[in-house]
Amino acid sequence: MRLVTSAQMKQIERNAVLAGLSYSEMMENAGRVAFGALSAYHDFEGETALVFAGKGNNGGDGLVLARMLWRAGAKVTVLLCDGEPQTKEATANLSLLPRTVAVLNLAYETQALEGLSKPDFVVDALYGTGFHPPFEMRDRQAAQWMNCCGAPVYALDLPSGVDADMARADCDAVRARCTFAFDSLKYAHCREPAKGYCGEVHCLNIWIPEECHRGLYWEIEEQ
Ligand SMILES: NC(=O)C1=CN([C@@H]2O[C@H](COP(=O)(O)OP(=O)(O)OC[C@H]3O[C@@H](n4cnc5c(N)ncnc54)[C@H](O)[C@@H]3O)[C@@H](O)[C@H]2O)[C@H](O)CC1
Ligand SMILES: [K+]
Repeated sequence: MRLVTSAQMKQIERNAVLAGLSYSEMMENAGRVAFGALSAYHDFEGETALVFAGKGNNGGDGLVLARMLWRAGAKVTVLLCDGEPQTKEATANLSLLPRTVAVLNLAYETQALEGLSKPDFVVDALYGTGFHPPFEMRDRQAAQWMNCCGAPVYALDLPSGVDADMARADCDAVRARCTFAFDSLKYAHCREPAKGYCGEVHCLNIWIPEECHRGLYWEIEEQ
């Protein structure tokens, strides 16, 4: 299994764009493969799902997944933990959500967490490779809620609160049942203390062509 830094992952994504795959297609693929992996654990029809989405592209992956969960019959609530998305692709995916998906913006609805009931499962799309500890207060509260709600948490790419490269973890980092890593493993999936927050790690192919990984130095991690 390939093991890359967050800078190498960004280079791989840039190579993918040069090879003809857009950022928006990569985000769609990430949401889609996470949906496929999650279907091994849940039926979706009639289930309640809470998707915690951050302001970056990890949040965008979560918005794609939210749309697919809704399409599969789940009752989906999206929590925008840091306000509106800040990237073009994530913004586009917010606008693609159907009206029957409830969207709560924690930047304005500051008491929203207190009114939430335990869902059947939680998707952690707060932060991925862009995060550097520590959490700010609102993110900390969201992560604490995920850790205390009693429902299984599925993390997209990384559990929020861990540093992809240094494998450090905020003390309130999300404790995932499963982490769906995209394209390649990052150091946080393999090194303590971050590894301890990941649960089962599944590395998923988001259809970045193989040649986009050439010329970069990466390690091989036994799985
Ligand atoms: N690039 C792509 O098209 C794809 C990326 N994928 C997914 O994207 C994330 C990485 O996304 P990015 O926007 O770079 O970062 P994050 O979403 O993790 O974080 C957003 C943003 O937050 C800022 N930040 C960092 N630390 C803190 C902090 N302590 N408090 C507040 N804010 C913080 C920082 O500026 C970040 O930019 C990757 O993991 C994938 O999930 C897709 O897989 C496919 C395409
Ligand atoms: K995450």
